Amino acid sequence: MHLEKIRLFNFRNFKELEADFSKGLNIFFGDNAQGKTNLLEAIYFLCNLKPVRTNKEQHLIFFEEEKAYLKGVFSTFFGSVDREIWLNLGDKKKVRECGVEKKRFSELFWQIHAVFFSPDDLSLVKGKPSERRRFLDLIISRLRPKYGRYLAEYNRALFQRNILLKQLKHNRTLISALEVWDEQISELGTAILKTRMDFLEKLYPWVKKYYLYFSRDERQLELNYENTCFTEKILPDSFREAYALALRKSLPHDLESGFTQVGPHRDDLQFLLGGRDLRYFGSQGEQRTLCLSIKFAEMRMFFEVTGISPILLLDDALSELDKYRRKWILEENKEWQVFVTTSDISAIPDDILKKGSVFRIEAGTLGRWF
Ligand SMILES: Nc1ncnc2c1ncn2[C@@H]1O[C@H](COP(=O)(O)OP(=O)(O)OP(=O)(O)O)[C@@H](O)[C@H]1O
Repeated sequence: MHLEKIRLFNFRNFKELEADFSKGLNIFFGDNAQGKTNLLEAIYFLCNLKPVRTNKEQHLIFFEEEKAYLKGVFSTFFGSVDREIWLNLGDKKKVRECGVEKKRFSELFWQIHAVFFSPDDLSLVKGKPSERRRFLDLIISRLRPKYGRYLAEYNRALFQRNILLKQLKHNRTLISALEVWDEQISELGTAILKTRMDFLEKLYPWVKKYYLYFSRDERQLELNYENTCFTEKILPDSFREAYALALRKSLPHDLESGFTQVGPHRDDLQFLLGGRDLRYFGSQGEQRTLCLSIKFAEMRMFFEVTGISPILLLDDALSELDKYRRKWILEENKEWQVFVTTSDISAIPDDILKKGSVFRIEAGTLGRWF
């Protein structure tokens, strides 16, 4: 799968843009603040329907404008797929694929996926637990279509339970109504937990392998799922029972706070290097290498499960790597479509430059360099 063409209108600092890309390596270079990251974000948004640097989609619309439009034409195993997105201030985005409006993420063509890495963005490791859950939920929804449904239903039931908890603060006669939500939540929550843990078990060997490759650090890297429902190791068959028990135990706190304190919406990921938690004790370099390794593991997992390589977006990441690893990313991964940004074109050897398409970005305009 690769992105053949892009068309943008009023997206970030691009008033209008149209470009054709190469199947392999594409390099965007230019001075600071010209639009290199914005263009990667446009590609990411087209693929994953989420912005990279903000939670607010309105931020993607050109300053002072009300609408933005993006179109991507993807070449896939099943032929050409075009995806269009309309953003409107004060309204929900509209998405169309091959001319048909799509209401849900799960209805979109599953092969299209992008992985973004920027050395400045360490939120996956350093950020709030919600950032790590967001990462897990996005990739798992892509690979296991049922997971998106579990999540949506879980969030609906959780929302209702939380409303009820707030009402119970003033009126305890409604307490029996909790049962129905607890029943649903423990069933859906168990499905989410099992899927996440199973996914992490498969992701972990790749993260470990890439971490060793990029860092050459021989210390043991561990990836643990921090579960708010039960901490001791229990068999998956007992998850549901343990989950229901955890909900019952946490009821006094839930009633006090008006919020459900346990469940996948509160869980986290833990990364240990030589027994120390990298979220709190890792150096910037270790955290960066871990992020990069997780992103490569994500690429690899997607490939293992679907047989399709996602699009790799590397924002100013080359300076982080020595020449062998740089060469490995840019040259040896022939099955990936890669978009790379750099403000220093001389960091890329001539022989590699010649193999890719090189574009210069200047004040929101894109020109083909060669
Ligand atoms: N919604 C928007 N409308 C118009 N311009 C925007 C919008 N959002 C961001 N910008 C502008 O886009 C410009 C380019 O940003 P971008 O992050 O893409 O630069 P860059 O080329 O990656 O720079 P650097 O090399 O410094 O990372 C910035 O000056 C920013 O203010």
